[in-house]
Amino acid sequence: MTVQASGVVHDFNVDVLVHYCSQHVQAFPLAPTHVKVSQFGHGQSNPTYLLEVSLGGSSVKQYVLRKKPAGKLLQSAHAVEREFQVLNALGAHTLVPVPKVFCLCTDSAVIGTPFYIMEYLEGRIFLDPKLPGLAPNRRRQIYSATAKALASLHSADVDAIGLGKYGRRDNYCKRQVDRWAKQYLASTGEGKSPRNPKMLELVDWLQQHIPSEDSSSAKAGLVHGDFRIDNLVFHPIEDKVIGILDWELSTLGNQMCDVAYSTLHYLVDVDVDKLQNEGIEATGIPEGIPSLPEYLADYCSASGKPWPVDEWKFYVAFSLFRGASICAGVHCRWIMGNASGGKRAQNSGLKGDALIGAAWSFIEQKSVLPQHPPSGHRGQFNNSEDQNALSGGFVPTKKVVELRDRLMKFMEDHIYPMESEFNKLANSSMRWTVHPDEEKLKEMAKKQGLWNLWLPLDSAARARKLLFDGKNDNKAFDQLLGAGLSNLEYGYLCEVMGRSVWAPQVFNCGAPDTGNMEVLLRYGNKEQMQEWLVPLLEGKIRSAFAMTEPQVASSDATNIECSIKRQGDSYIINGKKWWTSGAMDPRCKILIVMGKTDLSAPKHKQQSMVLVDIQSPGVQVIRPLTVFGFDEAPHGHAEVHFENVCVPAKNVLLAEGGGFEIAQGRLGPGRLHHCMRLIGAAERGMELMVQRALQRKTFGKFIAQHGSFQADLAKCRVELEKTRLLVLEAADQLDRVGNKKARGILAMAKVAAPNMALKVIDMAMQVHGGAGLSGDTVLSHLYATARTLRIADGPDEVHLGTIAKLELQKASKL
Ligand SMILES: Cc1cc2nc3c(=O)[nH]c(=O)nc-3n(C[C@H](O)[C@H](O)[C@H](O)COP(=O)(O)OP(=O)(O)OC[C@H]3O[C@@H](n4cnc5c(N)ncnc54)[C@H](O)[C@@H]3O)c2cc1C
Repeated sequence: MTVQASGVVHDFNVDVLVHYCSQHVQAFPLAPTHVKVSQFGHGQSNPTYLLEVSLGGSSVKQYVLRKKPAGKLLQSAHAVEREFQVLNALGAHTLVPVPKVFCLCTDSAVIGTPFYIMEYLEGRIFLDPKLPGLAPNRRRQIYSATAKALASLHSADVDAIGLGKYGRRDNYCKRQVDRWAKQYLASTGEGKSPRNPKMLELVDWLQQHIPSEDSSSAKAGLVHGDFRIDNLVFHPIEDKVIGILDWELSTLGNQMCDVAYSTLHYLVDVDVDKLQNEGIEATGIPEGIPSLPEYLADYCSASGKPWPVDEWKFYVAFSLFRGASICAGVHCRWIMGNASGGKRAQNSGLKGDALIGAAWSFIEQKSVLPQHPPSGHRGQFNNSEDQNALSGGFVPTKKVVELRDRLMKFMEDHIYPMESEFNKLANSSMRWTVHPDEEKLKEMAKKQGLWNLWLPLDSAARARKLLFDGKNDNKAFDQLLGAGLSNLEYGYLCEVMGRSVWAPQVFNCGAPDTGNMEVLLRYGNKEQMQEWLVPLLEGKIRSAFAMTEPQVASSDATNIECSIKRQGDSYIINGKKWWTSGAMDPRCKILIVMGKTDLSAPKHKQQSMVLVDIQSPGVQVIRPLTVFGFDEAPHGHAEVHFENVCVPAKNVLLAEGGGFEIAQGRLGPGRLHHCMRLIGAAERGMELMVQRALQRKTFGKFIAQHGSFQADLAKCRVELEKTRLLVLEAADQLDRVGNKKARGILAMAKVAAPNMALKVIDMAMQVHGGAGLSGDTVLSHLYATARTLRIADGPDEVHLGTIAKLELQKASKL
């Protein structure tokens, strides 16, 4: 027998191996004439070899050997025994495509470490997920087959095939985060791979965002642990998977981790040989390869799993984190001289850091997945939630529906019954005091988790990061950080709050506080957040935003004249503001004041925003303004004068000259909240209109039976539904592409919503006759509020100007 080694030189005795195989591998040639052993270069973890055994003539049998690496190993890593167990079970009892296994050798005396022998699959392995050299339709099929292969392994009934005890099922992510965090610490530090502090922050973030579904074992199943396209063998000609390889990290647990991991190449270039780190979403998805949502929809459709929109950010961040920890392990072994994989292992230190960076960029994104699977995939879903998907593009998720139900019940039980009571106080001589029941309702809303729902997930993460360096084990503070909703999700809830002018503040979701809190979250520093944001989030204080001035046309913010002059360590403020909403409220403690700090700077850099304690000497609240006679007590829209008001220089937000930038940033979500509330106000109008029409008779018929009413009612519904879709689309775009790119649709929503609400409420008032104009129904108040929103947050004409400008820009690019 001749023995030939090729590739990386291996460290075992081939004769001994052949002897062992001839005894333990079924049909292994007893007297081979020639044996060739070559190591697969791809993959660094468990060294893998091709065994080519000649029988004489042209007859060659091929096998694959997989062994543990030599040297000292990290705890529980490289368990080839487990790989054998899972391959054996799947091969024997399921149609999951895996190579057939022949034997497991746990006796290290044979080749130095345990190993197993499996079938060599003749086929294609695509090392590059971009699938170069393939036609677009083949690429599409390869990706579709990949999604199906993953779904098939996830469908394995582990109890039925003897893998019921292959791992613990519950709390998979929780345990994985701990495990890989420990591995990372063990692989890094002095004399090992350098330790990256952002990785430690990432561990904290992950620990705080583990999806609730993770704690249950009911949804757990077989997890591959390293499911990537280059671990699949495709049929030599057909685009189907014939083998899933590399089961080293397989166990039982949360299968969404596999799914997220299989999509990482969309975000990062996982190839350790390349310095480039961007994934195909950034570099360009090659023709034919589906977008990430399309691939994901293929998987969900094949596995029957729901669309994972709510938890996707966690799963991807987790996968990047785990990849980073694995890279650190490989790099550490390379430093210590016992990693296979050569140059790739050397590079893996840098790659690990890139993965950590990518995880943070991903976490900081507003929205990471569309609310629903792409069209064309929706009809394939068959659970009850997805039945809804058939009925429209915007359907709230289960989480949102559950919150909305609770919110509606709260409105029925506590808000509507209190409206006349709150109105009574607001029209009495005690009008500028807060009704004690309002504070009680706030506590109740907080306890029910209906608090700060406006707060987007990414802003909550920023608050945790800045206030607690990302490490927050303060449960009480965490409860202040909303429900982790996107702007779109909040839209469904904000609409409900808009049905009563008294509701938003009960849930700490009222203007201008939400906009002001958003400013502090986005532009405030740690000290400013601690002093003002925390009590605002708690609902202990309220705030106001002072930009508009009586003497200048303030819809053009560059006209603002209020002077903010630097004097040593202070700023001195002089100016007159009006329409400062909320400044009359006895709970109002902080004003965000916009003024000019540098008249010689470029037009949009002259303005700054400073935080002013309302108690500061020189701040004079002059009077409440009224809207059609409503003074909105105890909230109020105040005229406020500033006379030599001195505030510490550290009160400037962002930086001197940053005022315009903040104003732009503040208005995106805040404006949309107004639109969402207007949809709710219009719905309330519709409801009251219909009730009245069904109860009251004129000329022998109920109003509802008159044809003219029916036509008006129908037109109101058409307007309302059109506008709701526009507002939801604006919210979705805000989540997906951010304030700036969504400015066109935001402007459209801002114009459409108050005009629609005015039309609907006007019709409702008409149907109510004289009562509609009185204070006996909520309609006149809702109407007055809706009318302000054709001017407040910018007049219609300014928004129409934005829409027209974008339209003309588009045309000029044609
Ligand atoms: C109820 C209410 C609450 C408010 N709350 C606040 C608050 O909390 N803080 C704050 O700072 N401000 C607040 N405002 C003020 C509001 O933002 C301003 O009224 C608004 O920006 C318009 O400014 P202005 O009143 O100076 O009108 P102007 O700028 O004088 O504009 C008057 C009119 O000019 C026309 N116009 C303006 N620009 C154009 C254009 N490009 N093309 C064609 N026509 C145009 C429009 O018809 C517009 O209505 C509030 C206003 C109201 C009514």
